[in-house]
Amino acid sequence: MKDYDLTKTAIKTFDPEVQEIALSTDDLHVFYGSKEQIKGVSLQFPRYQISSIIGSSGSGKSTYLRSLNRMNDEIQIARVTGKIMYRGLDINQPKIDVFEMRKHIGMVFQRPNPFAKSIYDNITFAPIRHGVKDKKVLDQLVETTLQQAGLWKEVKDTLHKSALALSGGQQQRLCIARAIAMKPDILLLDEPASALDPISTSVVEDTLAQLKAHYTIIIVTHNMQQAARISDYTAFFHQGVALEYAETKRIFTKPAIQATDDYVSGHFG
Ligand SMILES: Nc1ncnc2c1ncn2[C@@H]1O[C@H](COP(=O)(O)OP(=O)(O)OP(=O)(O)O)[C@@H](O)[C@H]1O
Repeated sequence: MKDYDLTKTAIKTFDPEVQEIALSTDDLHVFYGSKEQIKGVSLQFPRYQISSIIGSSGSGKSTYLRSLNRMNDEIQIARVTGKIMYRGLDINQPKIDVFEMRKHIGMVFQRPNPFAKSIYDNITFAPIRHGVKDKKVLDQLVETTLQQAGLWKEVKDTLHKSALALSGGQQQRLCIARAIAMKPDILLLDEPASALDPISTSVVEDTLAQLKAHYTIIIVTHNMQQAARISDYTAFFHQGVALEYAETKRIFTKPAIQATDDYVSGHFG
């Protein structure tokens, strides 16, 4: 592996007067025990845009993404310092109600993980836990979220059948529907298509392109073509550092940092 200078970075910033920022991190560090795996990442994610995080295996993409809605809280040895700003609030403070915050910042994981329940129950599970009781409201929510996730036509007649009977691609779109049932502002997706075949991947990508109208999306992907296809902005991570962050087109055609250039052109390492 070439030795890249981790102090030389090119990070795009936005003027909040011109471009609303949905979420940002300021000098974010993540430690597992004594090992620092995210080393001071400051990024701004614009509202209603798709931002991708790319980088080689172990560069810290998932660790960073998981920090954004405090999923690293679940890992005992993990410690996160720095600010995560959402609506003027640092949500990395201990006093934050994480359960409440995750209503606004939802997450979809790499492997489709529907509950062993019906399609309908998968979507209504969290809203019911948060107090929604009216059957009509729940029915409408199921229809709207499945439509937004691009799954309604395929499952509208089998809503009360097990979600586990769906194909992998359908299960992943159900997980996206389940995440948006809480009407979050921001959707975090950790390699949502890596376990899917190319056709299902393409359907999920189309779904994300549609969702962009209503949600700010941050996606980790191993697949550079996918980042190039779907995202407006791309961040390149290397050894726990965001080395470059810019418009996706720029990252793939005229990157400012040598490591990014090597990575996107396949000459990395
Ligand atoms: N729960 C954990 N405990 C200890 N170390 C961890 C944990 N999770 C990740 N790490 C370490 O942190 C580093 C970054 O891992 P991370 O999964 O964030 O990278 P990544 O870029 O998402 O990799 P991949 O593309 O392979 O998923 C790696 O060295 C990994 O071994």
